[in-house]
Amino acid sequence: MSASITPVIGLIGGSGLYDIDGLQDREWRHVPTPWGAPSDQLLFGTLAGIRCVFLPRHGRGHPNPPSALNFRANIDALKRSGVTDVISLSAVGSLQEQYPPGHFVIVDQFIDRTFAREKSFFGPGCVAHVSVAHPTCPRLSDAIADAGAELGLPMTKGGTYLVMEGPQFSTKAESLLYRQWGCDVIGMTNMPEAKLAREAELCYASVAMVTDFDCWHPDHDHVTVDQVVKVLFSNADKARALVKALIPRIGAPRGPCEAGCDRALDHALITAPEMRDPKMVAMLDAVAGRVLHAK
Ligand SMILES: CSC[C@H]1O[C@H](OP(=O)(O)O)[C@H](O)[C@@H]1O
Ligand SMILES: Nc1ncnc2[nH]cnc12
Repeated sequence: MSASITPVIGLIGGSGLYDIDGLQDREWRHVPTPWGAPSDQLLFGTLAGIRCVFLPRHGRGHPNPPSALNFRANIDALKRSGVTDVISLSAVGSLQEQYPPGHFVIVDQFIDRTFAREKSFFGPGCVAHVSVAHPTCPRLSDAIADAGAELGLPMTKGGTYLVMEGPQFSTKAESLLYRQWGCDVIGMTNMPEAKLAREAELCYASVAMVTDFDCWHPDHDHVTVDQVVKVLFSNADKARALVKALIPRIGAPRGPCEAGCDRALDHALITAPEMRDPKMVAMLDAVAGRVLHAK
């Protein structure tokens, strides 16, 4: 394996994670994108000498609800900041008895039930179809599992995250249905984020941090924000420790992604070069410049 890539780690902080401690040379910077503004400024810094870029998904102070998040701007901003590997940290409800509040699930599959979001960087004038059969990066997921084990965190590797539109929590019938579908956790944000990360050829992994049992559990009351927030803060402390243990494991120079995340567009573009809209091509500079401007 040729060591040609020096990783830059992108961290997307969900509910309760609006900053990240332990970063050296911290600087919050505006990163404009052709898709509009990201959720907030991005925090640049280094951890153990490794370049990191942090983005609070909902913005500092949580002004942005899931359906209003500009996922394209968020992913584009990370990509144009040089990020190669994205770790998503999210609060979720549990759909399984064995995942109580405080448990972490390293998600490897999603069911996307969102319907009111821009889901692709591509469109009229430049059409592409990437595979999301395996939407997360196994290398990053393995490293998260190792870091979690080192810290003794209650953590499970592998699980399906049902992404709902929100902002309301689920009805009990929905919650029971998602359990029948074999889903493990439920949240409102990891799609289209994971799909867009794939289109942008970023390695992506997701840590789902359980805050509640949603509303299906006979022995637990239905979820409320108060209840979520109570658990969030202890989860956020564990997440910060996890990030510190994880970054040195994924920050060393490495070869291309063995799963091919960083070459997702190699066989995805279908619009003939002469039919491509130059405006679209210009907007795709960060996300798809590698393939659009290939000689
Ligand atoms: C405050 S509970 C609901 C909220 O929390 C999760 O967001 P994130 O994934 O950014 O942690 C969930 O998806 C909802 O957006
Ligand atoms: N039960 C739940 N449903 C959707 N999103 C959540 N985020 C945290 N708990 C959740």
